[in-house]
Amino acid sequence: MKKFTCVQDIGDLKSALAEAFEIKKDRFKYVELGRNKTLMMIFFNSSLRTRLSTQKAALNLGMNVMVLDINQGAWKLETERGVIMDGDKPEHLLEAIPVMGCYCDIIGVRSFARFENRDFDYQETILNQFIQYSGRPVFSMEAATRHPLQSFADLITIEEYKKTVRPKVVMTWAPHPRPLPQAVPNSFAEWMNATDYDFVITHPEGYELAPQFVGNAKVEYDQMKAFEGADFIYAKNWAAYAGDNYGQILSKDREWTVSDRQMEVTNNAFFMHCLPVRRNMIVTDDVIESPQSIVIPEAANREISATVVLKKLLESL
Ligand SMILES: CCC[C@H](NC(C)=O)C(=O)O
Ligand SMILES: NC(=O)OP(=O)(O)O
Repeated sequence: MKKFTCVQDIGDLKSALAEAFEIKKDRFKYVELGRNKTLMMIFFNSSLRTRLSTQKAALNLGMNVMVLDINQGAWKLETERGVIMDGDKPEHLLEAIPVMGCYCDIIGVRSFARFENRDFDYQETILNQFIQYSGRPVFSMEAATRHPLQSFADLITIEEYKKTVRPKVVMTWAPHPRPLPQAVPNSFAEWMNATDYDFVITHPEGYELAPQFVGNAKVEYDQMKAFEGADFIYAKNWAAYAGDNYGQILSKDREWTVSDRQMEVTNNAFFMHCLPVRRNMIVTDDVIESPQSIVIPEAANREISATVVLKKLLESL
């Protein structure tokens, strides 16, 4: 595996899950694989889980780790080609990227959608510049349109907790005070569509995700109907994608906040969220604190998904 940006990059999902459960039994099994290899983690945006779990994964594999927060300490970077750099950005990404590549063996990048230009975001301009110019294997730590480390951990979690072979998995939109990227829902949909689960997406009209991510998922605008008989509820907010509304908040309707009212019509469903979560906007205190909430085991599996991904990238060096 030369890069990890989407579900296709990891290859056969059953094999990837087998590797995950093998590593979960002994996460230090491959501690020699990364000896004298260096991971560089580059953050254009904040992080808790990705920052900690990916560092831990690298340590599980015996790697050295460097972390760079681009907007704290490094030079402000120009990302647009052709710009006359007479402003407040002393360095261009097109020099900074190959320089960073000199100091490491593998690069992880976090660079969220900016909501200034849909094409710029959906062409994954920043992530692809790292892939093209760093000279190193690159993996996404949440980019503009996907969050594959999260989605892989989500799949591991569902496989651990499912009570039937083909569970009903429902991804529901929920309100949020800020316009959040579509990366997490896009990526979750992409991974769920790669399984044989019964996958449903529910959101208010106007919040349709890009068709290439919705795939064959059933889209249901009636949240209560979508929740009927569900085995897993995956809640997330996202800003509008379609048309002139790109990056906009169209609704803050707290009827969509996941509460006991909706959970009662499910098949005693497990509640999932990638975190960080805004309580009593996305989900009520009672639901996220209930025995059916598996958000902490879900977050713990981020170490496992990252260890498998780094292992596969190291094996291809
Ligand atoms: C700016 C907020 C970023 C947030 N990240 C996660 C992991 O939820 C999101 O993708 O919505
Ligand atoms: N779920 C997730 O990626 O969390 P962070 O943004 O805290 O890394």
